[in-house]
Amino acid sequence: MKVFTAAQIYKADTFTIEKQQITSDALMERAATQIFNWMHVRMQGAPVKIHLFCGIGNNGGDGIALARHLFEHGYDIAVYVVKYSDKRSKDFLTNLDRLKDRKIWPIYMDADSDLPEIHPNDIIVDAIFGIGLNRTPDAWVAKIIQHLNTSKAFILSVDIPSGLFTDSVPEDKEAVIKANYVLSFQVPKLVFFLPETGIYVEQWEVLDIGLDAEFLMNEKTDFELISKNEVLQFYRPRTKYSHKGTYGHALIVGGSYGKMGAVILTSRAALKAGSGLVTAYVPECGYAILQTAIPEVMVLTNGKEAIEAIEFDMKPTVIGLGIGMGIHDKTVKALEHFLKANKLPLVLDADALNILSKNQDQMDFIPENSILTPHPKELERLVGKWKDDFEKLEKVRQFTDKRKVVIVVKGAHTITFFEGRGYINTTGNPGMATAGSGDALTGIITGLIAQGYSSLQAAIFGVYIHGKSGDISVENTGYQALIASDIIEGIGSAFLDLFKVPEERPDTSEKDG
Ligand SMILES: NC(=O)C1=CN([C@@H]2O[C@H](COP(=O)(O)OP(=O)(O)OC[C@H]3O[C@@H](n4cnc5c(N)ncnc54)[C@H](OP(=O)(O)O)[C@@H]3O)[C@@H](O)[C@H]2O)[C@@H](O)CC1
Ligand SMILES: [K+]
Repeated sequence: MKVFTAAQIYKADTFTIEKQQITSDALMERAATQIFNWMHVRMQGAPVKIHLFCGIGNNGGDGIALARHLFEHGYDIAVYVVKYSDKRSKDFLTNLDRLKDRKIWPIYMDADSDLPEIHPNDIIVDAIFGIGLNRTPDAWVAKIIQHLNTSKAFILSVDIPSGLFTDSVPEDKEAVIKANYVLSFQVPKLVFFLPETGIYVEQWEVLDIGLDAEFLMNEKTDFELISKNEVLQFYRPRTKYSHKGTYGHALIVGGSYGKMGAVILTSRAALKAGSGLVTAYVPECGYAILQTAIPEVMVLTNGKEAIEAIEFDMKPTVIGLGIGMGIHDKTVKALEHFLKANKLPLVLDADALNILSKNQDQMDFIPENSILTPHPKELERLVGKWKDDFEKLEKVRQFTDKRKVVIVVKGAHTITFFEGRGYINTTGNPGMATAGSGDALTGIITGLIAQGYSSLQAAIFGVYIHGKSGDISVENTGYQALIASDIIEGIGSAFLDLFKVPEERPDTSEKDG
């Protein structure tokens, strides 16, 4: 699913109105009706107080139109108009008149108004600002927002939490609604998925308001959301007359005294992801450990307690490099020497990234289409410090463009970057913030490349499978007890899940995993 900017959404809006020969009011009515239906299905007429806080633009107009539907179905509502500007939109005014026709009189709020009492069991509909927000809300509006945030009532935001910009981070962190649920029109917004702004969105769902399908399909976007549908498109089935050689040979280079477990995790994950053969390349102290831990994996050694040279007499399909490798001087030299001679695409992780960050001149030797999988600290060393999430994404985009590599920016929503585009993952959970989770990911991605997936596909698919496996495993362990080995054990279930028929849903909208 594509992720549009605010400008693109306005473009889709205009295009749709022209092509479908409808009024903007009709589109607003669709939006309000969709939200009403969503609420009505869940509330079934329950006598819960619903406070609707509406702005004076089209987001407010959605709220006002929704109030009419709720009223007509007997819901107990209170409507507030937050008058932050005199420039009321046409469709807002039309809907306000319709409300007044039904003898519903909103409470107008300005800088001097008292804050209304809200009970924790009430429901708040937040329709103050939508994607039209273009500056920080005034202090008195921020006060209302804080009042709603501290009310403990369930907050349902229309389109986007009020105070959250669509394409940048908020300056005043207190002037943003913390939504329990966001019903977003047609497309999710990038800010839902970034660490600094995702905190305002507990759950989200997209509502289809019938924006022109052709426009949505043809419009190019900088970001795409990756769910099952997207990864299924490039899944490579196995064929009857294939053999283990068909599925490649992954070489996993890493390990040092005390960090051999990382290589076990990565090698195992590469096998579980389907690599035909896996060889681990470790220092001698890891030989018995590896051979005992995973009988399916072959082992090559170099150096005693750390790798001193990376040379081998075999032809791997792909090399995963850096896990648990350490940054011993001899290892640094070995990596430099190896990079200068190597032509194979690499999956670079952990200490390989740390070494490269310190020796930027060696970056020139990273082959095109290699994959880098840094965690936040490693990423900072790689691309430099950033002031906010948007600058981070820009720096990563520039780095991937310049080096022609794939970068996997790990996080709650891992984003894979390649050729100027970001692919946002939707699987995974907080239990996966655990030792060795990244080693497992490196193994999965390496294992997929071994089988012939392109670097970009392997990164996107690998991140998806890794997260899905974590989601399946956490059902049995809970967040705290989930460990990297559980994630690896779950890889098989994650693959099987790709082909499960989705459960029937009451609506057709997409949900956050
Ligand atoms: N996607 C779609 O196709 C559909 C979208 N729909 C809905 O429309 C929503 C977008 O509506 P919108 O363009 O009227 O903007 P909205 O967010 O209501 O803001 C209103 C105005 O406030 C102003 N303003 C900005 N910041 C400010 C500040 N800090 N303090 C004070 N004022 C500030 C600014 O005007 P300005 O003063 O800059 O001229 C802005 O124009 C969208 O989120 C969705 O809910 C649906 O109806 C149907 C189809
Ligand atoms: K809103």
